[in-house]
Formats: sequence, C-alpha cells, structure tokens
Amino acid sequence: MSGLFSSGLSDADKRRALRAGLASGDLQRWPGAFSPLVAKIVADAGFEGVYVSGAALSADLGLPDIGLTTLTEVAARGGAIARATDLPTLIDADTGFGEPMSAARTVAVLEDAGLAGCHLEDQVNPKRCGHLDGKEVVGVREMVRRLGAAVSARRDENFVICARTDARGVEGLDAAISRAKDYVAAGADLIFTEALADLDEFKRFRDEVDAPLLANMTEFGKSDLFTADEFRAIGYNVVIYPVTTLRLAMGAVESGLRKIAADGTQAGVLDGMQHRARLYEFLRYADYNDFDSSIFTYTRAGE
Ligand SMILES: C[C@](O)(C(=O)O)[C@H](CC(=O)O)C(=O)O
Ligand SMILES: [Mg+2]
Repeated sequence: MSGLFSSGLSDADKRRALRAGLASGDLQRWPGAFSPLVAKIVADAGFEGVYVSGAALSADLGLPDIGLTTLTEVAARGGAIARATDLPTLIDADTGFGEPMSAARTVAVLEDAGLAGCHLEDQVNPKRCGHLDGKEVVGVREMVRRLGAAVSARRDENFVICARTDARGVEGLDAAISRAKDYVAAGADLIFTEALADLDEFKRFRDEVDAPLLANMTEFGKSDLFTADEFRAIGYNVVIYPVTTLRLAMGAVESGLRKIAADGTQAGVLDGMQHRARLYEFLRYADYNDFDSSIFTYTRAGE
C-alpha cells in the first residue's frame, strides 16, 4: 500500500533523486502541476519531476502573478502537490516573500512542507511575470544576500536552491550571465535563465556558466518553444513547462462550458473528459477499498 495516503518516498529520498537527476547529464523535464491530481498525471506520463508555478498557483486563486500570494498559501498547496507523487517537486518561491531573513524562513518552511527545492528570483518586490515588460531587478549584492540567507537556512543539504535571474530583459544578456556566476558563487545549485530570446542565448549561458541550468518553456512569452532534444543538444539540465497544464485545462473548461450552455447538455463534450474510471485509477480507488476491507475483517462475537 506504499504511497497510498502520501508519497511512497521520503522527502530526503526525493531530494537525493533531484540531485542525481541534475548530476546525470540527462535533461530533466518538469511540467507544472496546478493540483495534486495533476502531479499524479505528470508522474504517470513519465516525466522526471514536478514544478509548482507561482503564476499557476495565483491564477488558480483568481489572482494575477504580482506577488500577492503568501508563503502560507504557497507552502500548503506546494506541499500537497509534492506529496501526491514519488517525483521530486521544485516550487516557485518568487522573491522569497520578503527581505533576506524572510527568504531564509521560506526555505525552512518549504523544506518542512516536503518540497525538493525552490527558486528565488532577483526581481524587486512586488515581482512581475518574467515574460512581461516593465519588471525591475535588485542589485547583485542584494540578490547575493537573499541567496546567502536562503542557503544558510537549509537543513537538508540536498534541498536545491535555484537562483533565477530576470536580468536578460532589463540589463541584457552579458549582465544576466555575470549575475548567474555571482549567484553560483553565493551557493545556488541551479540557475534559472529567464526570458532568453533565442537558442543562441541559451547556448551562451551553457558555455559560460559552470552550474546546472534550467530553461523556462512557458507559452506566449518571450522565448520560442524549443524541443527537449534541442535542450539536450546544448547540454541544458532542466526544462519546465510551468503553466502548460493549467492552460490546457482552462482551454478545455472554457470551451466545454460554452458548449454545454449552448446545447443544454454535456453529451457533446464527453469525449474530451477524463473518464470516471481513469480518475479512479489515478486516485487508486481500488487500493483504498482493499485497504479498507483488510482493516475491517472482524467478525461479531458468536458469528
Ligand atoms: C515560471 C513562472 O515564474 C511561473 O510562475 O510559472 C512564470 C511563468 C509565466 O508567467 O508564464 C514566469 O516566467 O515568470
Ligand atoms: Mg513565477
């Protein structure tokens, strides 16, 4: 019955797996999961890890991604998602929810919630989506302080601290690369290269930064959509599809509801739905029934 009520692996095991994936030289593909059930489908589809997007988490609460969510909300949802599978989960911690001491507390709380790692970005507070214009970054020293505090708060040395630089769109590529080097020196385990323009820019980062690198393949943003093989060919370590599952689901929800409103029945949209039977497979309904019947196998006195 392993993994029935929570993950089948310990948090420490998942963090070790995340470290091994980063060291493997193979591309790690982490789709965003906006709910624990979505994380189960990510695992079933054969991906190496799960990502929890700040943009998707805020959108799910009906909010724009401008730093309105709290650490408590993010840790609770992220923890529930992390516990839904045996895969490691990396979560978006935005700017760390405050000043450096708050960033340190953020790491401790996310560790306690069962996450395998988080990313902190070098934007000013309140942050913006990395693919919009008009964002601002803090100075390098400020971000190094943010990272240093985060790294010092970690108790499991395998919890991954990923540093994201948003500087490409603000200060240019050279500055972004130079910041990445400073962030590695400050203890970052992974560098999130945000909103690069083309594959050559990803290559430049790969050539110049001696640390695992993460590419963000968010749709409708500043970067074209490159394939997993293109990232493998240039030696990137991780690709995320942060808001993809939310966009897929919301596209289906919106068009499905319009059709039901027009037709007066769901009959015309059944084919696009996850069947009850498939849902029960993901939820392991049968295993819960077995568990239940193995617990309640008592007989009444005299029977
Ligand atoms: C990766 C990201 O930080 C997220 O919250 O998922 C976003 C994604 C998006 O808004 O498309 C970002 O790139 O800023
Ligand atoms: Mg984000």
